[in-house]
Amino acid sequence: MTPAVGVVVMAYGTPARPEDIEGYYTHIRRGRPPEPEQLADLTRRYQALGGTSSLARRTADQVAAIAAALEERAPGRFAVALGQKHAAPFVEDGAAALAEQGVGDVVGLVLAPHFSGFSVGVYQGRLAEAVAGHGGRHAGIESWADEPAWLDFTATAVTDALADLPEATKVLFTAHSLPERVLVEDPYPRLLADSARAVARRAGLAPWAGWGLAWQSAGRTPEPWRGPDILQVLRDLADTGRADGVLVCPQGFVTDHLEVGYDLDIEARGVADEVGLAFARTRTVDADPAVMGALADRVVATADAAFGP
Ligand SMILES: CC1=C(CCC(=O)O)c2cc3nc(cc4[nH]c(cc5[nH]c(cc1n2)c(C)c5CCC(=O)O)c(CCC(=O)O)c4C)C(CCC(=O)O)=C3C
Ligand SMILES: [Fe+2]
Repeated sequence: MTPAVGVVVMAYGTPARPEDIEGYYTHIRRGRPPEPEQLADLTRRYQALGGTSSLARRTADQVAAIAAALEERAPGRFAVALGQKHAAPFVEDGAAALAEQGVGDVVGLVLAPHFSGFSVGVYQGRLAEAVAGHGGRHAGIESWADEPAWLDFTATAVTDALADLPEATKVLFTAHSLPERVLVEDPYPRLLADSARAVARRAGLAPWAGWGLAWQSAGRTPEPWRGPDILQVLRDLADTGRADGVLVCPQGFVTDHLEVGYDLDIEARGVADEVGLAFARTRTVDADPAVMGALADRVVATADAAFGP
């Protein structure tokens, strides 16, 4: 029997091999190849992680966990496909794979908790267009950053990491920066502040003295990106003399990849070492069963509401 509902689980994508970095970077830049220095810099960052990122494997594990959770909840009802933003299989490939199986109704789920028109909105827009092209119906999950299972996971990750850090440690919740231009009337900053506050409350952190917000991985372009940048926040924090350590919680990301493994574990840790702050960052969700199960529940609820139970 044909499954009634398709699910495209969407993620950023990463180059499969070092030779693929240039094509990947060109895709991110909407078809404009990077300057040689830009390509060299990105290649160097991937090399620091061993040549490529573990994102592809980690994404595959997450997709498998969500598919298994859906199968458990509703045997045979859902067909699950992966669709990536900047690497094959692309979002459009995921939609095509479901259409080939004869599945018309499609739920879109992005493996990033907080909605921005510039990130999640782009994934869902591409999926909606592809599904419509196959004559199907699309229902997108916009933001799941209020998901209790995810807030609990993150709070526990914070509490666990704090156990090994000095008493006077500040928790900094980070997410990928975006250009100021795209954040006019965008819910992304508010959603990030809301989830940070909810996690801080669950973890029992002191308001503001014990935690704060910062941005990371801003693009190297002339236009202004949202700040303050984590590297500057670390320097400023050290200057106050009121903290002995810092715990970075990359709440905007669900797994370890370049922006976590390089921008935080190498770059931010390097600055913390330089200014004399103890440093750690929280573990990411990866295929945590409780969180993947909660995402499966969201998919079921979205499918029921949009297409009928
Ligand atoms: C909001 C957001 C997320 C989180 C939400 C989501 O997950 O969708 C995210 C995640 C990721 N970004 C990633 C990689 C890159 N992003 C780049 C560039 C850019 N990211 C942007 C935004 C975001 N990015 C933006 C506005 C740009 C500027 C170019 C443009 O206007 O689009 C560049 C170019 C070079 C550089 O700037 O470093 C790379 C290599 C990887 C994969 C890492 C790996 O391979 O392990 C992941 C998970
Ligand atoms: Fe990115």
